[in-house]
Amino acid sequence: MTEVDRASAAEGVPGAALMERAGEAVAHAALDYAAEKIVVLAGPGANGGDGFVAARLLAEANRAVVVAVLGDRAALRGDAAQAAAGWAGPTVRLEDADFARVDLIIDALFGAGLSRPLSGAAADAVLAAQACGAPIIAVDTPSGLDGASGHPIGDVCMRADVTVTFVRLKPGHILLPGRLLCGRIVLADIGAPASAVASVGARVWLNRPAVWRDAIPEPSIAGHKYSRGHVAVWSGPELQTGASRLSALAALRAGAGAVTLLGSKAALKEHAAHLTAIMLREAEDGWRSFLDQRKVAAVVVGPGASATPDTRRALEEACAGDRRVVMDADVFSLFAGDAEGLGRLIGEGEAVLTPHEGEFKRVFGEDADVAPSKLERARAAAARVGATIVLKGPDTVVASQDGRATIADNAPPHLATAGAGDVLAGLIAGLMAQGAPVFEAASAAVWLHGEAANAIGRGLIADDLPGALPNVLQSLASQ
Ligand SMILES: NC(=O)C1=CN([C@@H]2O[C@H](COP(=O)(O)OP(=O)(O)OC[C@H]3O[C@@H](n4cnc5c(N)ncnc54)[C@H](OP(=O)(O)O)[C@@H]3O)[C@@H](O)[C@H]2O)[C@@H](O)CC1
Ligand SMILES: [K+]
Repeated sequence: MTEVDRASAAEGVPGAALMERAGEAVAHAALDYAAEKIVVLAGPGANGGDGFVAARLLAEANRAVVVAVLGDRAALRGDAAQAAAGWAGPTVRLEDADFARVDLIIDALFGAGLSRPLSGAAADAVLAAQACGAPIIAVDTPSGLDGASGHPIGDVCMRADVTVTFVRLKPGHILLPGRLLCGRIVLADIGAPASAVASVGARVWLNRPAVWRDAIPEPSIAGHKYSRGHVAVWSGPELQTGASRLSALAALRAGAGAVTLLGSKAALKEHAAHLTAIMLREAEDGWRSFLDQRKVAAVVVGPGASATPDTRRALEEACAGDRRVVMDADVFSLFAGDAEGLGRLIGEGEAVLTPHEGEFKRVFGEDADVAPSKLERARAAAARVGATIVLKGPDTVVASQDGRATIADNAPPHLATAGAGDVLAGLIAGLMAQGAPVFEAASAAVWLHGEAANAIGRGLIADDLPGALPNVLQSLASQ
């Protein structure tokens, strides 16, 4: 955002103009509340400046506004000093802020410039504001929240009802726990020129169809089942076949032309009792020749597979050819603490790893805790093994080894259920088999998975997900 501000100024939109519009957006959100008495908590930087502008506009709208300032008002610099100069109403020291009978609090203490944990008067004010029970509107970010990581920087952090942010969302607005600390998010256009925003070259996006839809191939009328891509799924052993079956069904629903499950005869008998459109093939002796001869475009290894030598061999054979590989579940047990080994196996091939947090830590070890941001952990891991990482959770991050990333916010809580991850692995493979590039296929699959869960609603079990995909795909196509 600092870069955007600089580029905007170079294009003739000065910081003061951006700050005026930012303050307007905050005042606008405040006017949604039937609030008589409003306290604005103003910090020492531009976040405080936005607060002073909002205070002026709210007073003009006949609200009783008091600005409580952290530190010396005379020490404000630049645009913030100018905004403060425009405020002629009552001002108190932050220490003296009175939260009794306050109807609304505007938190303009710290935003993008937060550089250390809250302490002293700032921390006390946040705790008192929180305790008084009035609704809270945060300017840009709830004070104490790191906008890059979505984690509070210290022990004290505001929890807002509404957060008004500007120009673009920050990762911390979507990543947990940030999303919960922000409350409802309002993204305001404050007049930064589109070219100034584009000049920054951001490589992280909220996971929405606009990011990936042009990269997902439309089925061709002249196509046939094998031109739509053949997916192979490595089956789990007897009495552990459910997970791989879910992956296979999802791959077919995603639009793969053909899907084959390969495993032992005993396992295939279980599959046969459930499946019709999915092909079954015995693989007592590995699956390398099948993968090569049948021109398999994408494979899934891991769901229900068990961390056995057979699974390792299946994975090695999958990685040996020119095909895309989705690795899930038991693959991460096989490579516990051995990210380098996994990276060597992937080599120059195209792979997607779909760990949840526990599996991620298992493979990437204690390094995983060094960087607190889920986004940066996923990006670092992707670069380390040379693959796309889908780090699952309520805020699933898809990170490519080239630095691009998406963050999802559309998964409902009831998607956290046994087997949902197996469906996701199959969805990714189904899209990749049709030729979608790996990062886009993974991002699209995550979004579709969330939408399918939303369409089902409460009571969802993973078995429902593949069957919910046609409606989701259909409505995406007609958007
Ligand atoms: N394009 C946009 O999006 C636009 C954004 N705008 C707004 O600008 C905001 C960013 O402004 P900003 O860079 O001045 O930083 P801000 O958050 O005010 O804080 C910096 C000050 O706080 C201090 N400080 C830090 N941590 C502290 C602590 N724990 N305890 C005590 N002090 C602490 C820090 O001191 P220092 O670290 O230098 O010692 C410095 O003095 C952004 O969030 C948005 O609201 C709009 O106005 C215009 C367009
Ligand atoms: K703030």
